[in-house]
Amino acid sequence: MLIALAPYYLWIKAFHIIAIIAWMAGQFYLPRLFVYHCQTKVGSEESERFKIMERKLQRIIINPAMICSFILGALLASIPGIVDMHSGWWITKIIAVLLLFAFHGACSRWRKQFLNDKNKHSEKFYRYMNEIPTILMIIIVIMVVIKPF
Ligand code: HEM
Repeated sequence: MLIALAPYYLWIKAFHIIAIIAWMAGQFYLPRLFVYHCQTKVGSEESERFKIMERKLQRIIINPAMICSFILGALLASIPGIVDMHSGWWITKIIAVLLLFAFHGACSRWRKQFLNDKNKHSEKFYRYMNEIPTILMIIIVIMVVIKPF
């Protein structure tokens, strides 16, 4: 059954990359919105607008893109001969992807705190957090393209 996917390998990979672009775009933008949200007063019109933007970004772009990235990536990995599950590049990529999922979970938690007017972090904190998906993306792309080990 999985060998039947082999002729579609490049198509699946193309859509995997498209889904990843959407997921990463959202992962870069959401913490940026948190930075600006920190600059607003609780209960203000601006703050309420940020809540809507954050919810729509997460529900309409980030969550579906993450699910598509995962399904398409898993399909690629299931095609015989594509991935040696014991190779260093694959293990490193999977660890970085797991960290990206953890970051996704953390962003959901922070968004809910903002939604309930219970944000616990500073603007500076979100500025630092904003760098995490960039670092993970660089590691993942180098692993899948260069396959250094
Ligand atoms: C969600 C879990 C993921 C799984 C299961 C997965 C799995 C895979 C697999 C099996 C391939 C094919 C590798 C090959 O043809 O040598 C692939 C390709 C690729 N993946 Fe993922 N991936 C995931 C997430 C990601 C993420 C988060 C990124 C980027 C931030 C990413 C970027 C890429 C790129 C750029 C390629 C194309 C590499 C090439 O053809 O040279 N993937 N992925």
